[in-house]
Amino acid sequence: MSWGYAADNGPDKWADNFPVANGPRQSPIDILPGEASFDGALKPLSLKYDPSNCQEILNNGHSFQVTFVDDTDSSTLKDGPISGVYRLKQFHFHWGACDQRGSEHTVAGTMYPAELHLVHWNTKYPSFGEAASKPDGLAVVGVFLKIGAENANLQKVLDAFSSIKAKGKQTTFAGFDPATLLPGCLDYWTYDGSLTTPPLLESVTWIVCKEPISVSAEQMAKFRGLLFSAEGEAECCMVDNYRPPQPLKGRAVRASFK
Ligand SMILES: NS(=O)(=O)c1ncc[nH]1
Ligand SMILES: [Zn+2]
Repeated sequence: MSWGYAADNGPDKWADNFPVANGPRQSPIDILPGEASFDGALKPLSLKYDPSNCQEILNNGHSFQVTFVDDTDSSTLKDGPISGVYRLKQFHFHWGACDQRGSEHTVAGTMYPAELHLVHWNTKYPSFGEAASKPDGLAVVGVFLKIGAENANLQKVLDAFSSIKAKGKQTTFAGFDPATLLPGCLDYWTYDGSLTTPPLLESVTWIVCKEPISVSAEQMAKFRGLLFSAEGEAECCMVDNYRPPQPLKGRAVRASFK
């Protein structure tokens, strides 16, 4: 049976097939702002995305993902805590069955209803797959979603859901600018971590934005209309697809802001 988020294949069972689940730099974590140390050497994030790189949207049975063409340096992340150029590969979300849970990172124990991940890979390596196994291979920008006003930019993504309701469905999704999903302020916390889904590779420089973006309660309900299950299978709502916080194990969390 493959990994998921149910009682019999969820986060508490992942170590059976992926022993790194108990490793020294696992993600997500609970961020304690009072314990994060301001680092004046941290640069502002430089995110430059080309909407023409946006390719398709798919339901992979764990989340939905918007995938980008990453054969040139036209959609990149630079500066911040990283050195070199990292290319955007995809973005996806994690969310809860209700508004009180759903994010992976928490802030002093506060869970948000959802969390956006923009996944980038270090171009010093030949591909995402190669980079994913290197300690400096990936950089993921995390953005919290908070219940509030409807998010018109996010709505463009949700409007594609009817074509990807079940696991394995995908459809063309062109011309979307992921920069429209970023908060106005790009203050961030950063720490060395891992993928939050199997194979849980310890290759991610996490960059978690302090400021959330808004999502309406009605929009959150649309996330919950997606399915973990494939067409023809018993329907299983795609909800609670988040890993809970993992032990910090002595890691430092740095803040780009005072
Ligand atoms: N959730 S995550 O951003 O750590 C991730 N990206 C690819 C696989 N898992
Ligand atoms: Zn993620």
